[in-house]
Amino acid sequence: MHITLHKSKIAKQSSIEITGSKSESNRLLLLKALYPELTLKNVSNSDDSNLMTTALSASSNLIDISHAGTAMRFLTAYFSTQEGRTITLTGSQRMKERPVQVLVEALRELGANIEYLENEGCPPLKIYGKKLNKCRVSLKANVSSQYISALLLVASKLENGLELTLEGEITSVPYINMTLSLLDEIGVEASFIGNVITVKPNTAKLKPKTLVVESDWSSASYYFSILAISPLGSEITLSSYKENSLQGDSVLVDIYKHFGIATVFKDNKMTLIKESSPLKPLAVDLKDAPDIAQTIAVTCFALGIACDLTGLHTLKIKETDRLVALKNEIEKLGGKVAITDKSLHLSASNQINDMVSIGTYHDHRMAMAFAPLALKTNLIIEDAGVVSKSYPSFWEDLKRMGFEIT
Ligand SMILES: O=C(O)C1=C[C@@H](OP(=O)(O)O)[C@@H](O)[C@H](O)C1
Ligand SMILES: C=C(OP(=O)(O)O)C(=O)O
Repeated sequence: MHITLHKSKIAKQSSIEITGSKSESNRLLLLKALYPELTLKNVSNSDDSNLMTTALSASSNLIDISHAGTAMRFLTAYFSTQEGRTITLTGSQRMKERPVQVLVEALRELGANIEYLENEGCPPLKIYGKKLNKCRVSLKANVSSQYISALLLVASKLENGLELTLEGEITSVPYINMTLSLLDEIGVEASFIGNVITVKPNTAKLKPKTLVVESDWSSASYYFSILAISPLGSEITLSSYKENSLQGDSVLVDIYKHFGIATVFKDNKMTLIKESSPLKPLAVDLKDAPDIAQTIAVTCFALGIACDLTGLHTLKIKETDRLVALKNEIEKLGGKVAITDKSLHLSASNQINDMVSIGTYHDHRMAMAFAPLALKTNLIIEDAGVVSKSYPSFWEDLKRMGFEIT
């Protein structure tokens, strides 16, 4: 389904409710499968979290995880440890191109029995669940932090826990810290010292605990972008967010100060306020927050500001090659973009072409990142339903705040 976003103005004040973080939800859903004593609230309503829930309770031996990268990686570790179960874990065409070799090799080192069913290094996988008898492993840490989180999530159920040595530069560190914080919250002991992470085994039942998932900061990024392009004095209130978040994308608060956005936290909500319009070029390293790269690039394009985004080496193996996708679509709109395999440079320009049809490449973040441009021009978003991967009510929420969408 293609949709047209007509050039729109937003209400001066709006309130939006986004459900829980997809990253936190997918971790906690797995932990709840290991520790049923946990109760979860404000779980993400995203396709990726729904797929995770379904997979964890499936009785079938064939599990299709579609486009959900975290679910694929986390479930590979989970099913490797489920003694006596044999599972085929597959996904979308793109998922079959997203590498899992670093994780599979680490699990095999620990004793897992996993086979590649099509191409070496990628899903689909056949996993013969068994007791993993080793507790020490090293793995490359610069490809995806999801491999590390996957191992940490099952670690406390291994007989002797886990000692994980991270080799090389560590990418997306806040996501690893999020995993460790959630383990800590439920009472599993772990430490991260230098490049070694240790998780203690836990055979005891946990104390029953209710965890309320904080809402999703990556989804909030589109409102930071909308406001950066909106008139002075505009405000958007988002619930339920905390100033001290476990989510690395909360760095948005600092980054969007650059565009004149102030963020005020009160009563579990945050209000974004457009206070000024500084139009200076932006340079930012996003190795800790890769999912907001598309949002920021489009904000800069909309404002006619140049930007240098670095630390983007993981973007090539996400839902699509996001560097190429960004370059293609911004250039259709009249912008000038140069990319390497880990950075993006956008030149300053004042031109935005009208009625361009934006390709979304099966990538929810392509659709959502380009939507704020409707405050400047008419545009078409192709295959707009892709947003359900992380934020199913995105288009309804934009309509509620004044976007004209047909
Ligand atoms: O652990 C997680 O929940 C995630 C980690 C990041 O992936 P990488 O570590 O592969 O960059 C991020 O891009 C992804 O959307 C979610
Ligand atoms: C990269 C993402 O997700 P995943 O890797 O879980 O598919 C994302 O949501 O931007």
